[in-house]
Amino acid sequence: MAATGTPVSLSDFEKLAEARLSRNAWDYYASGADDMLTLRANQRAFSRIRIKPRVLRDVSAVDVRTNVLGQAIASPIGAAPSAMQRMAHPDGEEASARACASMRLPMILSSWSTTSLEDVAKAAANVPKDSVPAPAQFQVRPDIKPVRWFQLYVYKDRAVTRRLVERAAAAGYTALAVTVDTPLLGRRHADIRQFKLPSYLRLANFDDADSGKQNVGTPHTSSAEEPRDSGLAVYVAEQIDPTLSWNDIAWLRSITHLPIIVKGVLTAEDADLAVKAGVSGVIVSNHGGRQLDGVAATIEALPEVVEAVAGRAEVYLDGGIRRGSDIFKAIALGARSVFIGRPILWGLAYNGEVGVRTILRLLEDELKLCMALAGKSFDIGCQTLEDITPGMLSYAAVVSRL
Ligand SMILES: Cc1cc2nc3c(=O)[nH]c(=O)nc-3n(C[C@H](O)[C@H](O)[C@H](O)COP(=O)(O)O)c2cc1C
Ligand SMILES: CCCCC(=O)C(=O)O
Repeated sequence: MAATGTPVSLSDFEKLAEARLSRNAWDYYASGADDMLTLRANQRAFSRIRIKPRVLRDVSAVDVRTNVLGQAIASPIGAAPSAMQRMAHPDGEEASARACASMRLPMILSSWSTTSLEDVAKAAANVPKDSVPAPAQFQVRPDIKPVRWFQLYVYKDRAVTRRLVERAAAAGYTALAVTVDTPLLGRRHADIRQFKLPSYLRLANFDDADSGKQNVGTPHTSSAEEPRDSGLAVYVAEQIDPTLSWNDIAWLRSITHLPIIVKGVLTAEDADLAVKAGVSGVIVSNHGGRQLDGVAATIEALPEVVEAVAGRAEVYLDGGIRRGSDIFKAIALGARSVFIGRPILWGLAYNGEVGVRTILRLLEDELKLCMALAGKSFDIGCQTLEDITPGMLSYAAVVSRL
């Protein structure tokens, strides 16, 4: 159904983004791997979890502030790293970074950004209070500093990888999120058919010294055979290191003082190995259903990861978050905060920096309303994220249609 009138939900912004973006960009952003089972599962799994509300609890005050790796954030919502944001809006990653910084929400910048990591850091360091006419709740909250992490793809060329790490630290990024679910690229059918990074854009974190690493998504040249891989997949196979293993986490720790987070863990076993490798955080993620199709929805995988980590590191989640109530469920099951991928791109496509703020604020408001309507587990004082416990959830029976 087409959205009419003012957009009021993330799905309205999704439809508006689809209408505005080129087919090339939309398909790249929207795609999941193969049959997109996991992509759909991410959202569906949230809808099978029910909230058990309490009533008559004085919910007049709700506080959603928290912290990640010891840094305060305004609410448990951040921007997941997504590549090539300038296909969505000319201001791309700078707009996302300014939106997140001004709302004091964390952003993870992709290695594959179309703006250099230094320029993104600069853009977000000076968020002019009045860069965008904004109501009070959008304005910089001086008590909290912006949180910006860098997402790392480990290149076969370790000198390139090391340079990225050093540049991220020098530019003020405060953690590295190492993506571990992408030793090779998942098969996204639309990208195999046609993806091309527009010729005026580059992977901006690679300079002339890294020639060959700026260009991605070269279209297939005519050939008697049908394309078997996207230009993106070919690039990944050439450049990204598929030998990556837990030993490399130790190597990364030896070359940087930045805390390391692994992004893309879905099992208790890997969560335990991650902690033993000395990481500070784990992102439960299936890459938005874009890598191995058929893996669990992230909200299904979260409890076993939380149990295995057992408080030894922070646990975050991304994948399929489209409502404040999804965030509530993730927090109840032990996530410290969540990250959103595609919705940031919809906000960008809708209206650049303001569009991203609109998306983030909508989710923040929905989370607050959800917490208030769900009541609270302790009956005195303001409701906080700590009050959201697994006991506030129940599970819908899966009804067989046979
Ligand atoms: C268009 C697009 C590009 C992405 N690029 C990256 C990337 O460069 N690095 C990375 O670690 N994850 C990347 N991801 C995965 C996201 O960080 C995140 O795991 C996922 O989008 C979360 O699911 P959601 O889109 O349902 O919120 C990308 C996702 C999308 C949709
Ligand atoms: C190495 C892959 C970079 C982009 C990406 O992560 C994605 O398209 O999902």
